[in-house]
Amino acid sequence: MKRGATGEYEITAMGGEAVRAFVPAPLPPDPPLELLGERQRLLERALLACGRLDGVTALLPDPDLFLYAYVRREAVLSSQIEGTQSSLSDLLLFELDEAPGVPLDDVVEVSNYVAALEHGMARLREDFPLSNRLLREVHEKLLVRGRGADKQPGEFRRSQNWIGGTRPGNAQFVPPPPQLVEDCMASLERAIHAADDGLPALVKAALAHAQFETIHPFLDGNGRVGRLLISLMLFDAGVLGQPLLYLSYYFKQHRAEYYRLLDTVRAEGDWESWLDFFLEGVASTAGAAVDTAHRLLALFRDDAARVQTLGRAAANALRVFDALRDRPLATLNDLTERTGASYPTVSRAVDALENLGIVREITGRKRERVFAYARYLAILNEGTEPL
Ligand SMILES: Nc1ncnc2c1ncn2[C@@H]1O[C@H](COP(=O)(O)OP(=O)(O)OP(=O)(O)O)[C@@H](O)[C@H]1O
Repeated sequence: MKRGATGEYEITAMGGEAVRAFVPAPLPPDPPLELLGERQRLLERALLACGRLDGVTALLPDPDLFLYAYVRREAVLSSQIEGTQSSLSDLLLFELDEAPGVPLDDVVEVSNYVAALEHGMARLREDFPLSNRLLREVHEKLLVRGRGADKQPGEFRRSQNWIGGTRPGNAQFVPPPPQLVEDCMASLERAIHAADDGLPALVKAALAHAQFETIHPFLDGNGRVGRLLISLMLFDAGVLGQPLLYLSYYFKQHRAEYYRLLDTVRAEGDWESWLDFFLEGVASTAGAAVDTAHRLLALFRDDAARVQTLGRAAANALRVFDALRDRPLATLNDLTERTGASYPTVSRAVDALENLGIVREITGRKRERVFAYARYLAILNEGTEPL
């Protein structure tokens, strides 16, 4: 539905030019969203897909089994949208304190993203409200180290920013002036918590993400915090018991469309087209995450069966195998620590897993070798190549 502009322009002067900064009207949309017919079916499909994804974790021996890997895969993808070049292996190596040749700024950013998500989740688990305070904390974690450290981590901006173009005067879009950011964000916070709007959680997450991007409350990291906001909202609303649904890959694949639809919300009040795009993304992303989970479970089952054929060596090899299933890159020291087995035992077990073709040494070095659960990593890497 075309409602016309969903806010007002504040005209200010900057550098001798008139700048039209957009101040969005509070949510929810007015007139109300059209949620019947095809859109209702799309919403049901998206919700069903989330339910399936949630169900996968309920079946696992360890509910956190996929969390470590999925969170890191998402961190790589979300940071790639922002321009970092790190791969999943770079990140995992960095976390092992062994990152030869990895561009450090890039991997620090990805690692910050993991910390930001984990912080947000931990706070929600301790019943801290999903609030602007929490978003600022998440932002602080995201930018505290690396390139963003001078971009006011943890604080709403105090200067005018813009999107596209070289200055506000020729920008694609100018978000609200700094003195209105607090008000706009307070209003978004109220909308997120409104219990009387009758809107399903997925719809609220879609609205909140677009509104957040329009406000662009931080100097940097608005895309990443806005994507984290979706995960946090879906967890908070109980749609997903684990933060396993990440839309970064979908946004990355459809970036031009994604940006265009954010523009159409603002300029034409067409929330429905954005919502359709968002729900499509949720349905396809959740479906893909379920497929990946099933493929990984099948891989783990097949490989565990092959390890069982090792006879007397099987028990120790299985311990090491389980550790690699939790984290697909490891050094011998790391595996010794995590399995509690002795170094020689771990070393023999890794040899056996290498002979079975399950594990591969990836550095080519004689010392400080790093072993990868290669097929597991390959599945996680799908789609993380820069587009
Ligand atoms: N025309 C637009 N209107 C509103 N928001 C937009 C528009 N174009 C882009 N955006 C949002 O701005 C984000 C980029 O903002 P910013 O550079 O502060 O975030 P980032 O996290 O550093 O980068 P990225 O999102 O590219 O990873 C995009 O991800 C998108 O969500």
